[in-house]
Amino acid sequence: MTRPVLTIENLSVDYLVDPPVHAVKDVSLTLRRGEVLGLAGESGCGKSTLAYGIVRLLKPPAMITSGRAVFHSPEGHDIDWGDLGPEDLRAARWDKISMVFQGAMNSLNPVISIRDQFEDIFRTHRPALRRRERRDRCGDLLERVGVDRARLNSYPHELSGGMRQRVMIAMAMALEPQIMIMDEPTTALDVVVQREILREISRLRGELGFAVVFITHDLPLLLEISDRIAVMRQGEIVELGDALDLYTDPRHDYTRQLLASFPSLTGERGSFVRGALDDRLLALDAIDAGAAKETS
Ligand SMILES: Nc1ncnc2c1ncn2[C@@H]1O[C@H](COP(=O)(O)OP(=O)(O)OP(=O)(O)O)[C@@H](O)[C@H]1O
Repeated sequence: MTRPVLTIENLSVDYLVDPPVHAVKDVSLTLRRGEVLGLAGESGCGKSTLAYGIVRLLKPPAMITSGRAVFHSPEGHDIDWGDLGPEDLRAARWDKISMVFQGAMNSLNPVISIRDQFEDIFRTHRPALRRRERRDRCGDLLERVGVDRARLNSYPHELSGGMRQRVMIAMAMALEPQIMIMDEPTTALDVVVQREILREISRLRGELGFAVVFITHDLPLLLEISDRIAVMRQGEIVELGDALDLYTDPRHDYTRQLLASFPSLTGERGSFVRGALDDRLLALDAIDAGAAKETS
């Protein structure tokens, strides 16, 4: 197997309130280069705490009580996120691992143009870039996520919610990080826009090869877009497997319960998701049948 891009070892996070909340308990997992890893589980199971913990964005009363997250660079260096000082952490966050959080579109500065917010990233992290090059890159990035480059002159309030979220995704890609962590990045958007954006993320992942940790409680959506899925319950990963295996042959009772809680996956009437999964299964069946024919 190829070297992973991120290794999380025995990560635990508590909220030091009374009584303390053990939000993440001894989580270990590896993220493969270029994969989409879905993180599923009901509200409050610790998904966001784990995501913030990986990139050390937690604030008190949260405390990492054990474990570490190690980033493996393509050049073969290992970077333990916990060893970085505040400055290095800030730099590494955009450069190595970037994040798009729920409602991120509202974190754009309302009084600064999209161009200036974009350019700021390059000015800070790529100071050697010439002005012309910086401007071209900002325009290219916007177009990559399906927004006209003329929008660089706009202010956030002049864009729809979907466009602002696309801008945030473009910004997260600006420095070509190896990993993008997306915590409910499209939940606030309507379903059609949500699908368009997800399709875009899939395409870009194919083009640029970054890995994605995708967090949502929407299991049907995860089944559709993930290579592997980790199921989280009460702070622990109870099952981790290939998305298709998880759907067809769930091992853990809780995974079965979670699947059963989505009528679109189990009900009589097939949904888009089931259709997509069934297509994948049919395709696999066809491959198996072909292989069987060749060997017979
Ligand atoms: N600031 C806080 N103080 C105390 N407890 C907290 C705090 N933030 C989160 N928690 C608790 O930590 C646990 C994990 O919360 P977390 O937000 O990580 O779950 P989640 O799976 O991301 O939920 P959601 O899908 O609703 O975002 C929950 O029990 C939550 O109540």
